[in-house]
Amino acid sequence: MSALLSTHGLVAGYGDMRALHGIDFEIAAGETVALIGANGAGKSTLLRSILGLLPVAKEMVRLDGTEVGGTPPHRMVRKGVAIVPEGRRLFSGMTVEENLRVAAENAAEPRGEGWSIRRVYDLFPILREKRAAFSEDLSGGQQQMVSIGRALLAQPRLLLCDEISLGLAPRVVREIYAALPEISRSGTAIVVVEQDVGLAQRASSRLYCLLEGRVTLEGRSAEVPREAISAAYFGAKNAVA
Ligand SMILES: Nc1ncnc2c1ncn2[C@@H]1O[C@H](COP(=O)(O)OP(=O)(O)OP(=O)(O)O)[C@@H](O)[C@H]1O
Repeated sequence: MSALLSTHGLVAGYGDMRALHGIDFEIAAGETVALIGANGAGKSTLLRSILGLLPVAKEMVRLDGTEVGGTPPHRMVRKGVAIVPEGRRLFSGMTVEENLRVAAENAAEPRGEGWSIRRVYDLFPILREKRAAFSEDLSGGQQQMVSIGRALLAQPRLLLCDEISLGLAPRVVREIYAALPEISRSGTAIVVVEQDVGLAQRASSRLYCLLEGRVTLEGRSAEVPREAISAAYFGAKNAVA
């Protein structure tokens, strides 16, 4: 596999607290990879490190084979890496369309077909109906759709999704996850951080499990046995036999 993005012995943390202890991770163009693990395992920290929100050494992150670790987030976005952050973080007091327009105005030049506001509305038709609604008046699922749309308008080659199902009803989660294949069809690679392991497995071709800042399992999502995931997720001593 030739990696679009890879990490190499990535270590990162907060002050003196080390949260990641040498992560080797890779994702190819157009691939969807899931990142699973318990609360505090380091999943969000890995996404933040990739995006340059946390200081990491240059050689620890490569994009297209070029060392980019520690590049500031705005430059990583220009290079084609976008995040759908945990908690959505939309601009309140702004409508759906205004939120999307801000993203479109700050975006890099689209490659090929590219993402437009119209294409985001085609992906999530409810947003077209709600285009004049203020973001704070939307349901959680609709807010999540705007957040994804906003990230897509940055024309990413790599989309980092941090717990996009959090707090949403199962039907809405299905609706949002149903959009991922459409996104990857355009060649965008997707990393999904997901608490729901079954959902993570179904949505991805490969997965990584993190435990206390280390990769404890890596494999093809459809082939990894449940017991192996359980052991990797909770630690061997707590594994379900
Ligand atoms: N801003 C921060 N300051 C200090 N420590 C942090 C900060 N954010 C996360 N941590 C710590 O880093 C470790 C990894 O946290 P991280 O948020 O990456 O885990 P996670 O796997 O994404 O879990 P969650 O599902 O809770 O988001 C945890 O020990 C956490 O307490």
